[in-house]
Amino acid sequence: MARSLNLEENCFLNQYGDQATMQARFNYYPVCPRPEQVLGVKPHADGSAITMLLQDKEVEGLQVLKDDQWFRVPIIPQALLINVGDQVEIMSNGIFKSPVHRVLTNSERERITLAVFCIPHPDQEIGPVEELIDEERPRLYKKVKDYVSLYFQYYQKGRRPMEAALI
Ligand SMILES: O=C(O)CCC(=O)C(=O)O
Ligand SMILES: [Fe+2]
Repeated sequence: MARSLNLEENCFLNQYGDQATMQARFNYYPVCPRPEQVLGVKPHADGSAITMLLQDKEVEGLQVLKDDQWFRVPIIPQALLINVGDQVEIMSNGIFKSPVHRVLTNSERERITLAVFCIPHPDQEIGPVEELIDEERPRLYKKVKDYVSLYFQYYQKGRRPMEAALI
């Protein structure tokens, strides 16, 4: 990703620190008799830097928001879906976007997915790479530490966590 922006190769990775974590979460969505009324996961963007998602092999459900419309994410067998999280949006000064997504429920079939969240060490300060800040693209985000904690404080109040990092 850094290379695609003509940046020094490790400029994002260096911000993770030496003890970055990977947190795995299995998501289980039971059959739901009222899928039109119940979401599996409410709209959110991930608080990680990067998320790797192994989708259910057979049952779809994930949708991504783009231009105020929800788009289904198709299943590609054995493929990992790589999702940009808020912390990479911050590090890239908004060039890589952390998309809002949600999960629908299904009235006929249960669904299981595995999400692995790649997270910088909480003591590590992360912020926009200096090379991506200039007059045309001013700094959008502050430097923050332990973004995941900030994320959940905002999330629980129903607020968009990225507000915590916006200037
Ligand atoms: O289960 C899915 O398809 C996505 C889950 C998700 O968005 C998450 O765990 O953050
Ligand atoms: Fe997510």
